[in-house]
Amino acid sequence: MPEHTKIVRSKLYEGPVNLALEEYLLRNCDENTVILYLWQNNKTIVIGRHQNPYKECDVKKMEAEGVNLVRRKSGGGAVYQDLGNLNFTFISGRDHHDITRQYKVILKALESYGIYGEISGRNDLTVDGQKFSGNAFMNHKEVQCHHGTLLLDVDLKALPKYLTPSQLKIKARGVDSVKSRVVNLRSLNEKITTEDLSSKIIDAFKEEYSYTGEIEEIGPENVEEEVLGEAKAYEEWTWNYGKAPSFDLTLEEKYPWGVFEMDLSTKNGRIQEAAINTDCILKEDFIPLTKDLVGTPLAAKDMEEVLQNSLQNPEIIRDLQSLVREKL
Ligand SMILES: Nc1ncnc2c1ncn2[C@@H]1O[C@H](COP(=O)(O)OC(=O)CCCC[C@@H]2CCSS2)[C@@H](O)[C@H]1O
Repeated sequence: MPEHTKIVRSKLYEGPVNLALEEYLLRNCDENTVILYLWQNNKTIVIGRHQNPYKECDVKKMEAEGVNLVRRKSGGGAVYQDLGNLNFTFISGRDHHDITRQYKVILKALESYGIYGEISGRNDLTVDGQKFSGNAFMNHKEVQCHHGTLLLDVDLKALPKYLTPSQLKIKARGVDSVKSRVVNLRSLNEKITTEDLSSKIIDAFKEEYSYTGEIEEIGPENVEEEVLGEAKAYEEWTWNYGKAPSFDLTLEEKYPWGVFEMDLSTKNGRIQEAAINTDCILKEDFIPLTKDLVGTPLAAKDMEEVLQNSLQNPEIIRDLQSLVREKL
């Protein structure tokens, strides 16, 4: 038995803050402790550590429709979450990490609704072959972290809508998500709500780990400054987009002044090389642009500035600025 157990429930709903809180718990957990942490995010796609956001999701549509993007530190694929999704995390010291036991807590909680889930080969929990939970793992020194999602009442239409590549011609490396047939637990038992399931998971955890203590609720009034500071790192463009493995993409469009095609190779979210092909009939020199783009972050606002400074013709500048705004 571990010497210490702890239960933390977040009443904050921003992905970056919740991931920062998870990381804080992980860093400060000693080897004799097991922590259960429950949390929910407002509309967010959480991508895996080694994923390319442009390849996994429609970043433009997400931006336009208020869906956040955040990169986590564990591996695996991209998942969509809204308040119909509940996340659970088990943080455990070296000798107490036991995935089967951790899954057992979740499955036991579901049994009280007459739902008999199964552990599938690839880090999923399923019922009748349909996935309701995706799981991923990471560690900090000797402390292990196992976290998973639970689809209760998520807007399932949002999955194909946002978990689909951006409208970019892109050749990318990195980890691909594995699309599954998914199911909302609510469709199996209408009594299941995130609050009710949270308390069932807490009961199952208490029983499994013989815990009798309190539940620590973290909200805006008591969240540590350190966590809010760390959350900033999860909001950075350089982390969420910039950490994408190297990839190449092509931006192309037909204009009254000619066909424009620009090939970009990127590394750490910045342009490493740019090549332009065009049969432009207007007077313009594109060579300075290919040089000035090197080192620029692959983000519309940075590229718009470079276009403004490197090109002469206002019509071309305007067209290409809207091209990058539209595509990136
Ligand atoms: N919320 C949610 N829950 C379960 N499955 C999902 C979800 N959203 C999408 N999907 C399905 O899973 C695949 C991706 O599966 P894949 O196996 O590639 O990735 C995962 O499962 C990653 C799980 C990460 C868990 C973390 C825990 C705390 S924050 S995120 C996707 O294409 C959809 O078909």
